[in-house]
Amino acid sequence: MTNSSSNEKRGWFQRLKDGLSRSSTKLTDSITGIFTKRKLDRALLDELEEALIAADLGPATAEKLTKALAKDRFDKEVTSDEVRRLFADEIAKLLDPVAKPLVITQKPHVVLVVGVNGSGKTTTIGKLARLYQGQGKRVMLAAGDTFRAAAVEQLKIWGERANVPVIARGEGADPAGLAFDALTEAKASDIDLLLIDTAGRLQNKAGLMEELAKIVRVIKKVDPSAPHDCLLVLDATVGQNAHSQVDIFKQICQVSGLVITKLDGSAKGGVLVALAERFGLPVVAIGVGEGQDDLKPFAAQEFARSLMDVA
Ligand SMILES: Nc1nc2c(ncn2[C@@H]2O[C@H](COP(=O)(O)OP(=O)(O)OP(=O)(O)O)[C@@H](O)[C@H]2O)c(=O)[nH]1
Repeated sequence: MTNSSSNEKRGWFQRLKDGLSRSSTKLTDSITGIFTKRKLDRALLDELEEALIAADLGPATAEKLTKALAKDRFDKEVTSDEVRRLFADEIAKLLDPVAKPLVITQKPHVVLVVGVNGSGKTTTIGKLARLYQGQGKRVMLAAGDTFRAAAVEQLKIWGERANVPVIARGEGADPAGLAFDALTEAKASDIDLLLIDTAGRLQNKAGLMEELAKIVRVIKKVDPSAPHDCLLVLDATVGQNAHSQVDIFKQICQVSGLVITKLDGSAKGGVLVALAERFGLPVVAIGVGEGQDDLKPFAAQEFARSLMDVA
């Protein structure tokens, strides 16, 4: 590893730690609040399990983690630092199979980006554009959330920032027609990655389902294998509500991966672990801020260590 890339890695790890500090403080405070050094008995395990559930890791994960701890250390003296370290290791093991960055397999690789309004879809698309453009890929954006003029404008701004083309039409335009044009244009312009923004009006689930199905149908006319990914963007601050959003969007489209945003503004970062445990869907990337570089491919160990605040 070169010096600059190791610096960059350290820099990002620090940003991830800072971003996750609200979640990790909640967790570590509750763990150290229970004890500093104590014999590991049933009562302590129950308290730890409760602390994990309160930090949004979910009952199934909480049970798994405390079982792993009991297997090794039951009836022995443990310190809270040891417990956090062991939890971090177990969480990393659990997250490892779902840590899968977006892989570009086609040219153009077509990604439909879905999620409820305000979850961070547009911002995520802008950040992904920057990330892949930085890796030398040719990226194009399609402003498919034609329901809101502001969403189109916002995507244009992100496109300008990342210096990538944005295919957009006016408010109320047909998103499927727009997606068709965007893919046709992407093919003609030798684009590697086409990211399509979509509306997120869950209030009208049937309408949204129809709209997304139509986009898929229409882009298949240009490339029968498209879309190659359907990323669901989830806002971590909604906590447990993220579970029902996954349930609903899985009915609406073939979700192939998750992006979890706003981990910096939330004490509910543990929900990512619960989602991984429950759905097993790939976690493609995480967002820990509003800036263009605040999105990174998801790495299990870094996340687990940051969440448990262990070095
Ligand atoms: N703190 C923080 N804010 C974020 C992050 N990602 C997105 N945001 C903010 O969340 C707000 C909503 O993001 P958008 O990208 O507009 O969300 P959207 O899903 O496209 O919403 P609509 O355009 O309403 O469909 C914006 O103010 C973003 O700056 C993140 O990782 N951290």
